[in-house]
Amino acid sequence: MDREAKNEKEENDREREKGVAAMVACYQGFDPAAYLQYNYMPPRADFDRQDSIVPWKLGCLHRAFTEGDMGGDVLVDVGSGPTLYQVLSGCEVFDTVFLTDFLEVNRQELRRWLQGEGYSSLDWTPYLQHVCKLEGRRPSAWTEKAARLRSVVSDILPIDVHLPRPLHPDSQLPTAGADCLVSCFCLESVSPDLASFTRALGHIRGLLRPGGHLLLIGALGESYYMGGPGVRIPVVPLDEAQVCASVRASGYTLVRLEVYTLPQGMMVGVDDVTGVFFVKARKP
Ligand SMILES: C[S@@+](CC[C@H](N)C(=O)[O-])C[C@H]1O[C@@H](n2cnc3c(N)ncnc32)[C@H](O)[C@@H]1O
Repeated sequence: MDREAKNEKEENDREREKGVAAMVACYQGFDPAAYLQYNYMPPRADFDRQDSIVPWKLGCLHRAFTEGDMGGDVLVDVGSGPTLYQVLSGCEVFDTVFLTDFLEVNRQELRRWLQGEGYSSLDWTPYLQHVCKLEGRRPSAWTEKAARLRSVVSDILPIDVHLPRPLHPDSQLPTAGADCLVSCFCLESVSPDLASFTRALGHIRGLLRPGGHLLLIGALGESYYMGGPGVRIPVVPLDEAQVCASVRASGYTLVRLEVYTLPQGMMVGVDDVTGVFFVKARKP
């Protein structure tokens, strides 16, 4: 590499580090209870409405996990935040689930529910009931699902998707990698730009075994969301073509992309999202 190219690379690395550091600073004000309130209550989580976001996401996840092409033992959820909806279908297929998040406040919120102790900021019962219904079970089976989830979550780990190895080497993840990764609304909302989003997708690919699946849900056309009162977190605005290109560029085979377009009633003033994508992909 000649001197000019080297200087340019060093400058790009510095810019990238600055961008990532700015995102870390934004997350210091993240408020799990407020975030849950903004996104995981009606109208966004209205199980009686066909056009509500959360039932759409749960439907995508249910179909992906029950198509018969998922197998193995270990599921890792990347950037769980304070939420559990994203593993309610997967916990029936995989016997070992790792939840992960960058922030201790979110890991604490998850621990409180999983250990069944103390106060949870959201009642996950309607979610558990809804997924039971999708699975053809009685809604009252939700207590069994809750017990199943509590029994299969083996750890809640710190993660940083900007690191080439996002999890600490001491984590109990099999060396061959997980059989499946789920990640919802994480990569685009922690990355300063599209290149960084694509790089993060490549980093988490290292957590997946060859032949394993990635289920990715995220925001389309979003430039910010509120992580708490007065906490405005910038997001990389993505379109469908960029999502597909990033998934492929990071070494996954795209199985399918599904898109949900936000109806007016779902725009509730806590972000400027215009749609949601669901990707099923495979690591060759
Ligand atoms: C928009 S929230 C998504 C939470 C949840 N998965 C959901 O579907 O609602 C983004 C999450 O990314 C986490 N996060 C922030 N920086 C991160 C990083 N560098 N690596 C991994 N996760 C990060 C935040 O703590 C937050 O929980």
